[in-house]
Amino acid sequence: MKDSPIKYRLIKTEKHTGARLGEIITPHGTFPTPMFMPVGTLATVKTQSPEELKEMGAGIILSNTYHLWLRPGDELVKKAGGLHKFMNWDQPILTDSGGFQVFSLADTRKIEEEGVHFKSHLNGAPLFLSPEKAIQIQNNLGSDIMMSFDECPQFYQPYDYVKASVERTSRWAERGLNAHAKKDSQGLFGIVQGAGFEDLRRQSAQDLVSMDFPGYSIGGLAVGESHEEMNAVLDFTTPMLPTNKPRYLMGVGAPDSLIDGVIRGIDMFDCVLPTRIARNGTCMTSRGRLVVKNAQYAEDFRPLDENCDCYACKNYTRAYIRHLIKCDETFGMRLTSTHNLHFLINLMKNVRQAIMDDNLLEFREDFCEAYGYNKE
Ligand SMILES: Nc1nc2cc3nc(NCCc4ccc(CCO)cc4)[nH]c3cc2c(=O)[nH]1
Ligand SMILES: [Zn+2]
Repeated sequence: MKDSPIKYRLIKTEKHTGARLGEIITPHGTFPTPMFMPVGTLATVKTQSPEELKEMGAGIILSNTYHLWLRPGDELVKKAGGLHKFMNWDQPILTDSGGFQVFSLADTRKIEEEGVHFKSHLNGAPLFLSPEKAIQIQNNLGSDIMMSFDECPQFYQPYDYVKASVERTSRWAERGLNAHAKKDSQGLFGIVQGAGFEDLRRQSAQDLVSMDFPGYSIGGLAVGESHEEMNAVLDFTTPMLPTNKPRYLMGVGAPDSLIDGVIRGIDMFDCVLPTRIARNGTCMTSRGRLVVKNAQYAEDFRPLDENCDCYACKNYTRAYIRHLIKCDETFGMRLTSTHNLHFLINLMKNVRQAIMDDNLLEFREDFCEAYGYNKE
C-alpha cells in the first residue's frame, strides 16, 4: 500500500507481557497508545462537548458509517466540510465501516458476494452496503482512520460458516482497498475475523497482512463470548500481526478487558459501555461499580470516586447526582458520563505508565483487587 497517512511509532515493549507503549500519528494529530476511544456514534459523544473531551484527555473518537449514512447523510456531512468541521472536533476520528451495525441493528439482511441487502432499523427502507459503498461514505465523512467492510459472525457459528465468512471478508477487504486507493488523506485498517478458530484467524490475518494495511483491527469479539475465550483468541491472534502497526480491538471497554487486551498487545479500544451505563446512573469507580441511583446514596455527600479528579468528582456528591438521575435531569447523566469516560481514559494513562515502569502485571493485580474483580 502506498505511503499511508497513518503511522505507528513503537516506543517500548513491557518487560513481562506483550504490552506496548506507542503513538499513532494522523493528519489530525498524534495520540499515545494504548488508548481508549470514546464512541460518538451520531457525531457526538453523548452529553459531552469537544472541549470537555479534550480536557479529559480523549485523543481520538469513533463515529459510525451506518448511522451517519442514514442520518444526516454522508453527502450532507461532506457539504459541511467533513465530520471534523461538522462536529467541531479537530483531533483524530475513526469510523467503523457499518459491517457490525448492519448485523447488530438492521433487520432481515441478505449477505451476497456483492454486499449486504437489509432494511433500515429506522424506517424499514431497503438498503444495500458493499465494500465500495462503505469506503465512499467514509471518504465523504473524512475520518482519519477508516474500517474495511466486514462480516462479524456470531462467536458460536459452525466452523464451515466462519471459514466461508472469513474468505468473503478478505475478498471484501481487497475490494475496499482498491476502491480507496485514490484518497491518501485517510488510512484504512483491515479487520481480522475467524471467531474462536485459530486456523481461521491465521488465514484472515495472513490475507490482510499480505494487503499491507497501515493498521489491523481484531473483530468478531465482544459479541457474547466469555472473557476467557476473548483472551484466548487474543493470545493466538495478536502474534499473527506485525509489531510495527497498530492493533485495535473493537467494542471492548470493561476495565479488566482493557488491561487484559493491553497485556496481549492491543493498542486501541472503543466501547459504548462508559456512556451507555452512565445514562442509567451506573458508574465505574476505583472501588468497583456504583449504581448511584440506589437508595443507599441518598444522603451520601462523598464524590462518586474519592480517588478521581474529574469535574464531577471535584464538584458534586453522590446524593446530588442520585437526585438528578432520579428526577431524570439531563445534568445527572452529563456528570456520570463525564466521570465514566474520565475513568477509562485515566485507566489507560495509568496503564501506559505501568508499561513505562515494567510493572503492568502488578498494576493489574492492584487495580482488579480494588475494583473487586475476583481474580484468581
Ligand atoms: N466492523 C466491525 N465492527 C465491530 C464492532 C464491534 N463492537 C463489538 N462489541 C460491542 C459490544 C457492546 C455493546 C453494547 C455495550 C453497552 C452495554 O451493554 C457494551 C459492549 N464487537 C464488535 C465487532 C466488530 C467487528 O467485527 N467488525
Ligand atoms: Zn470522577
